[in-house]
Amino acid sequence: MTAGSGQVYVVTGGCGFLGSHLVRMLLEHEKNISEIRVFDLHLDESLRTLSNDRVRVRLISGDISRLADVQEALHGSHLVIHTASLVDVWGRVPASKITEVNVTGTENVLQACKEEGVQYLVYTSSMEVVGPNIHGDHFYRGNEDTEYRIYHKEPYPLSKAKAEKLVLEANGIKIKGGKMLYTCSLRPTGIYGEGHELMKQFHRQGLRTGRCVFRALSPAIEHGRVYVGNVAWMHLLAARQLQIHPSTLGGQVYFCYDSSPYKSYEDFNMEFLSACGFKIIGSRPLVPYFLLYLLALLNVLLQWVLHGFITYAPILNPYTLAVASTTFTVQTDKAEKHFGYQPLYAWEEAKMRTITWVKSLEVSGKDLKDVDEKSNYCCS
Ligand SMILES: NC(=O)C1=CN([C@@H]2O[C@H](COP(=O)(O)OP(=O)(O)OC[C@H]3O[C@@H](n4cnc5c(N)ncnc54)[C@H](O)[C@@H]3O)[C@@H](O)[C@H]2O)C=CC1
Ligand SMILES: C[C@@H](CO)CCC[C@@H](C)[C@H]1CC[C@H]2[C@@H]3[C@H](O)CC4=CC(=O)CC[C@]4(C)[C@H]3CC[C@]12C
Repeated sequence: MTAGSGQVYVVTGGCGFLGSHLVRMLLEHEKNISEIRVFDLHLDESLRTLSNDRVRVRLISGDISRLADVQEALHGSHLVIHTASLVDVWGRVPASKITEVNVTGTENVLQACKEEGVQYLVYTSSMEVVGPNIHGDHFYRGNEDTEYRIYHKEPYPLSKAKAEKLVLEANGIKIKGGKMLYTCSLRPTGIYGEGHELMKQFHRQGLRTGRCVFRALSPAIEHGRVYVGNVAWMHLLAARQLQIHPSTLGGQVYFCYDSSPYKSYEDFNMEFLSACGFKIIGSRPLVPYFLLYLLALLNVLLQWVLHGFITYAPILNPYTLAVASTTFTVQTDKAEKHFGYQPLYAWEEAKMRTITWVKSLEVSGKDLKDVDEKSNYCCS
């Protein structure tokens, strides 16, 4: 197939952690496309070099919260994978900004699909549209039909839930040209893998404490995690099958899952950090929960006091502590039944790829040596 004869896919947020893996996945495994439009507010020019003689990778700088930008990006396209989002549970950006990008941005994508006659939309939602809630209700090996006390107060999960509702309600609406729009929503659990910004923070934090991770969470609390390559693969398959079986996938939600083990958030991270000489201290939490909660509250107070001077947004706050301390794992085969999804990467390969990347942080971080020397390894 020569470039130009295939379909045009748009990936919003295509320069992000998941988005960039998705672009590479489409290039490698999707033979029906001739152009991938990478729509993002912050362009990663390295993606432009991925173009080949079959597929053109076209970077489009734009703001999802501006309808005109979205309309221009979608003009003449066939399908949209909408991953652009402000992923913030730390108070880095105002709630209004999160709503503007995640909700209004999604409204703009839907409006543009309608006006530009784009028939297919795959939305990247999140486990957060379900939970865990801050009441400590565990979601243990649940699926898309599991009853759960959903309770949203935080801007991010609220915005993802509202956006997903808009996407699902738009399934079947009439679009330009008299056709119908078909939509589906994918809900990843905690995504890990090459390029995960949060892992970089945990790695750097651990270097400062002599490659020691001081256990703060109960090892009994399981947190679902899914490898970024498998999330990208599920998006590709959903996009492909939504076109072939729109009545099956249209209006449906699917958890993103693979064979990553069910572990506490800290123990899961140690699957990778231990390969860099990190050690977790303590077989159970080293400090009582109430002290952790007080520390989280102190972080909120400091964020408030420093607001306007600096953006103080530490990993630990009452919300992230509540989420981290509540089991949320999925066990489902809905994606397999509906569109033949099987993880592309087994756990061992996902683990090896992630470890290789974490190890590269050790090589690339020029200040790591200083941190190591200053921290005097506590766990030799
Ligand atoms: N990271 C995780 O553990 C999980 C992420 N998700 C979802 O996956 C998707 C991707 O998340 P990540 O890759 O982790 O985040 P990310 O922050 O790495 O990527 C998001 C991308 O969206 C872009 N973006 C932000 N605001 C924009 C705007 N106004 N206009 C255009 N582009 C804009 C950013 O520049 C970035 O490239 C998001 O929808 C997120 O809600 C869902 C479950 C878990
Ligand atoms: C108490 C700390 C001691 O080490 C550990 C704190 C871990 C938290 C920062 C993370 C625990 C669970 C994570 C969230 C979860 O994976 C669900 C998510 C889905 C998304 O769509 C975005 C990210 C996140 C909210 C994720 C954020 C980080 C945690 C709260």
